[in-house]
Amino acid sequence: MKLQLALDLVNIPEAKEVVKEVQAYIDIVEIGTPVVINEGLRAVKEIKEAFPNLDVLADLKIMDAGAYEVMKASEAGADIITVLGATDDSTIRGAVEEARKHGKKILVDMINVKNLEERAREVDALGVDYICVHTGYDLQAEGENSFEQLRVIKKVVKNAKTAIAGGIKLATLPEVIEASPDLVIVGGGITGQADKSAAAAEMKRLISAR
Ligand SMILES: O=C([C@H](O)CO)[C@H](O)[C@H](O)COP(=O)(O)O
Repeated sequence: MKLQLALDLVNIPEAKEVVKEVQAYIDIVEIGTPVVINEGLRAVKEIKEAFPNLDVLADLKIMDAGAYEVMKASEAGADIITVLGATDDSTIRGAVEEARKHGKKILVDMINVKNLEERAREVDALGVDYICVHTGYDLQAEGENSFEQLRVIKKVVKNAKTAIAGGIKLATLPEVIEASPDLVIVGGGITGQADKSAAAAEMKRLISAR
């Protein structure tokens, strides 16, 4: 089980500072969608150059032009690129094919997918690397989480790795770990803590104990 740090509400210098603090405890650093919107793929490039030993995920949440956008993120140095599960199969296929050309991986974000079980089966058959259940900020604010969704995809996904994101904190991590995802994605649960390094270290300890 791997730990991914999601960076959403920072600029590039702030992102570097946070990664410096917690790099010993994380496997993947995510350049979050708001950071890409604010800073562009330059953020991916700069973080990969500064931390070559970490995998970098570009959270582009691709909905169209799968091959082209994956090509651009790959050129910027991303190791993993996100595509939305709600989009059409041809976009996901294009993204996967392009990722293979560059030796990169595709994580499909199932945010707001209504027919989760059926869509997870379909997406799994498209040869993606990760399928991720995700409760975004806006539904987190309404008290929702993706813990049950994780159990659903764990039952039907046979090829891809499974991941979970959305509001995971130290207090809720044990319940997440219980469902055995391959990847746990944490943003505010680390970046919102006064001692980010301690929070990340404790999360890594809990994950490694499994
Ligand atoms: O993908 C995300 C969100 O849609 C904003 O871009 C976050 O990276 C993801 O939710 C993880 O962050 P936390 O919810 O703060 O753990």
